[in-house]
Amino acid sequence: LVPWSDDLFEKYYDICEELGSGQFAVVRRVVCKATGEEFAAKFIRKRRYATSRRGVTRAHIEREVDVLTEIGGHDAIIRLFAVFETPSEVILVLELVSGGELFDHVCAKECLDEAEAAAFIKQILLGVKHLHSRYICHLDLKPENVMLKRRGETQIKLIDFGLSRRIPPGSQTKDMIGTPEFVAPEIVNFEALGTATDMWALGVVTYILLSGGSPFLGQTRDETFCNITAVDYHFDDCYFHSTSALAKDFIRRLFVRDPRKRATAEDCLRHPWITGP
Ligand SMILES: Cc1ccc2c(c1)c1c3c(c(C)cc1n2CCCN)C(=O)NC3=O
Repeated sequence: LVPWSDDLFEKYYDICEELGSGQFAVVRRVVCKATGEEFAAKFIRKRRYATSRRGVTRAHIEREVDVLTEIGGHDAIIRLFAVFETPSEVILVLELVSGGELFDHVCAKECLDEAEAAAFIKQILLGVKHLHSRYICHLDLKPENVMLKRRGETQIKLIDFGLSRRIPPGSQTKDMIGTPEFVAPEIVNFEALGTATDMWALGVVTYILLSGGSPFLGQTRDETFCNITAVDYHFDDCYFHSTSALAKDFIRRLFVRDPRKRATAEDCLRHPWITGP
């Protein structure tokens, strides 16, 4: 179990440069004073008053910590080492990865060749399969949340479980969350979410890795949502002229409106595009 300490964070860690920031959290590189080891510390601002719109509720933070504690043992999932709490924030001490975002890797190359894309997607599938085996959904899968352990290697780490939660089968969990261009039809239609919601997002990630384009992105949020609920996408010849039929079939099995008919992580790991020749 991960210790929750109200000891002074700065007593144990030197705080270094900012790595990224979100709505209510900042991530910084930190160094453990005793060992010189580097970590990523996620400083999450606590919500002060129930009526406040700023900050994150403690229950929400505990959900992220519980998820990371339960699934942190898997190679494709970022590890949580410790939690510190101050009156105004909770600090998660997380494994530091040095390879940057998969997103940067794709941008650097515009798009990846199929073998490289399939290798990354297989890694992500193994991590997602681990999450889903415990009915935990990430709910914010996108290239920015897939980090490379080390530059030039395919070992990936799924990060940012701030929206993740356990959704047992049959539960009617509904919520309007996630990043518009990656959300599944059930999110747009405010219908039951589940592990299949992550699989749709994985389809979007795969489409982006292979083409550099985003399948459902419209000029406005509403146009994007319209494209999603109509499952209105196509393989632009300018991007996909040299993409194999297998890769397109892999994506087609994820862009399925009915979550019950959508391919699962297990189905995808058995798909010939992933198992390879
Ligand atoms: C080298 C580097 C650069 C940027 C980083 C990270 C590491 C990073 C990390 C984490 C998170 C939640 C965000 C992070 N960011 C912010 C951007 C993530 N999309 C994390 O949990 N471990 C990281 O190394």
